[in-house]
Amino acid sequence: MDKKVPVTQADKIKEKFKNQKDYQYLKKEQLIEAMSPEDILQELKNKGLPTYGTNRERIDRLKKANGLNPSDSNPAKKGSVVNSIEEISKKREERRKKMEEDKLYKEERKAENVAMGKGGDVVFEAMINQFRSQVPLQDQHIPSSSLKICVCVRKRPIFAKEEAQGEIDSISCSNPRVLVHETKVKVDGITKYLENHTFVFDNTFSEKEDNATVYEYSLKPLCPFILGGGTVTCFAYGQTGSGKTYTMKGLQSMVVNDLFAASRATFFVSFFEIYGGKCFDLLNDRSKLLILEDGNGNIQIQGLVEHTAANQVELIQMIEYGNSVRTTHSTTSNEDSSRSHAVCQITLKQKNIIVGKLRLVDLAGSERAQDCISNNRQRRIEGAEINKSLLALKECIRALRKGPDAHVPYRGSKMTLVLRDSFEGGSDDKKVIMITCISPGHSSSDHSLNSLRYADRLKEQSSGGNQVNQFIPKPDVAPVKKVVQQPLPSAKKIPPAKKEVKRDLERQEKQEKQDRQDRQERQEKLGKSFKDMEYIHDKNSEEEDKFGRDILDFHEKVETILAEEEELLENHVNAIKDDAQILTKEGELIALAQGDGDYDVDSYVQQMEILIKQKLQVYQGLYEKLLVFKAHLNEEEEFSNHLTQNLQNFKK
Ligand SMILES: Nc1ncnc2c1ncn2[C@@H]1O[C@H](COP(=O)(O)OP(=O)(O)OP(=O)(O)O)[C@@H](O)[C@H]1O
Repeated sequence: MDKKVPVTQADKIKEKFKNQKDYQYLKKEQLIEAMSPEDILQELKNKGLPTYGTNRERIDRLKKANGLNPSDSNPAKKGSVVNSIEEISKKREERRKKMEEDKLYKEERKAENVAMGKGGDVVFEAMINQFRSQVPLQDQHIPSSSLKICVCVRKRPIFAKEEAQGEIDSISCSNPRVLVHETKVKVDGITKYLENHTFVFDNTFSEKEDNATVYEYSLKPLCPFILGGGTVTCFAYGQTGSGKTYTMKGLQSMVVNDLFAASRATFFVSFFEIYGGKCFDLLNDRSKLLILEDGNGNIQIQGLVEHTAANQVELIQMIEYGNSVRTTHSTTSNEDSSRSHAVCQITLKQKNIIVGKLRLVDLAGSERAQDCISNNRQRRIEGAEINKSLLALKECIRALRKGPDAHVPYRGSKMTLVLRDSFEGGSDDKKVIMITCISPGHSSSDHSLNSLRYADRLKEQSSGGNQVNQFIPKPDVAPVKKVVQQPLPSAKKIPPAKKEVKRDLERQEKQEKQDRQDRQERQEKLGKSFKDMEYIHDKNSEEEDKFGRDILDFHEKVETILAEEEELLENHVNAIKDDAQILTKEGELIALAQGDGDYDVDSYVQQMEILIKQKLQVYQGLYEKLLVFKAHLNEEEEFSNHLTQNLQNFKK
């Protein structure tokens, strides 16, 4: 039964006295119990008490004479307070013993770690090991063939270099579970503890399982589906350095061998990279590609070269070449590889008809999505693009799960736009595998949790509670100033000749009409992207508190900037071409003026005036577009500063 807890001050004092008294009685009793039979006899004589009976009877008599209850000698009947005092001292003793054992264990582990070149915190290590011993044993993996969307997790091994730097392996994998042991310290700054997060997926691969095992349960079971005309898209998602490329490279060669062995179709391969919202062909000198959408909504990657492969060796060589171009590119600036999505596309055709498709997508480092608060504009734009594409991808995959009638917000990013047919159409002929890669180090726990929460959202039944914790603060952003278009400081107007004025006006009208058309087309395209971005934003807001409207505005700004940048570049190239033509005419005019023949100064002046006016017109248009673009860049900068400020406030 529970002990009555004293409530008032008087109760507390009474309780204290009682405890003290009980303690004295206990001591006295222990003293009597410890006396020898001779001493008992002597003590009874001293007190003038009878000495007959057994030793037990004499002890009881002596106890009684000392105000003790003889029946108290039965420990089971002692008062609860006495019991608890005994209990406390017993526990104290046990604690002391355990502390000594722990200290010894820690010292031994530390020495062991030093000998092995490890620098991890032994207390956390011991806690994790203890927790790990309770994790249930691993279940059999399930083959992906039974699933429309297979969500897997792969943990890579911890490296000796990481351990030397003090990293601890804080991830436990036991298929289908994965646990993140987050290392924490209490507010007292001393007490260490673990916060354990458990996730369950379709398959979880531990650091001991190789590429062959991952292939066995992910892509291999889907080869018959591809050969039967289906489209399989396999994504590798995760933090930079978590093993996405390692996994993808392993799967690429194995799947190519199996497909070739089982099919007589012609194999085509293309390999491209999406970097900062732009597309580059990895099998064609990294040439820039254009993503186009025709009137029927079909997406085409203009300029992408599809190569045929006579056999698996050739195909693997081409894929390896694509990987190496990406890698070579990344070694000059390692940062870049993790900022691009790489799409390797293998199409099987018979008599020019597609009879199967496989896409292997090595996604950009998921943590790069947080770069929208970087000081560097290029990084910000890339970060926003990555954030946008990963959010869009999540919604597109979820739409695939919902069935053919679900809205697929593929226009939400360039990456989902080019992968449109991986999610759309009769969803029965589409399958998706998501392999989420995680690094084991404890300092990556935050990123690992974000990756696992993202993957969790793709499951049939999300375990809930765990949301994608991307940087999406709820900032209080001031309205961005409207763009004020600066007029071009124009040259002094030259009154043109009548005929020329008419021609100029016609040219101007034509140009304006073309501009209007282009602008309208761009607006329509942007409008569709914005609609999907809004849809993605709404879907995320339902689950993700921190996903604010502002991040959507930021994404829209970046989308506008990228579209305008393309347009400005195109206009710049056109202006140079026009200028070159005018320059040629100017050269001819000067040659005429300097020549020996008849020279009419009036005609020279008139021609020169026309040429200068044409030049001004060409550059006036370009300059105006440049000013608008500049203003939008400033807006983006201003907006980003607000986001950064709000993130800092959010963290405080
Ligand atoms: N399962 C694994 N077993 C052994 N080594 C691995 C494993 N996974 C990854 N690695 C090694 O870890 C390092 C990082 O892996 P990888 O380059 O594949 O990461 P990534 O996620 O693709 O990074 P990034 O986004 O920067 O391209 C590489 O040296 C790779 O060989």
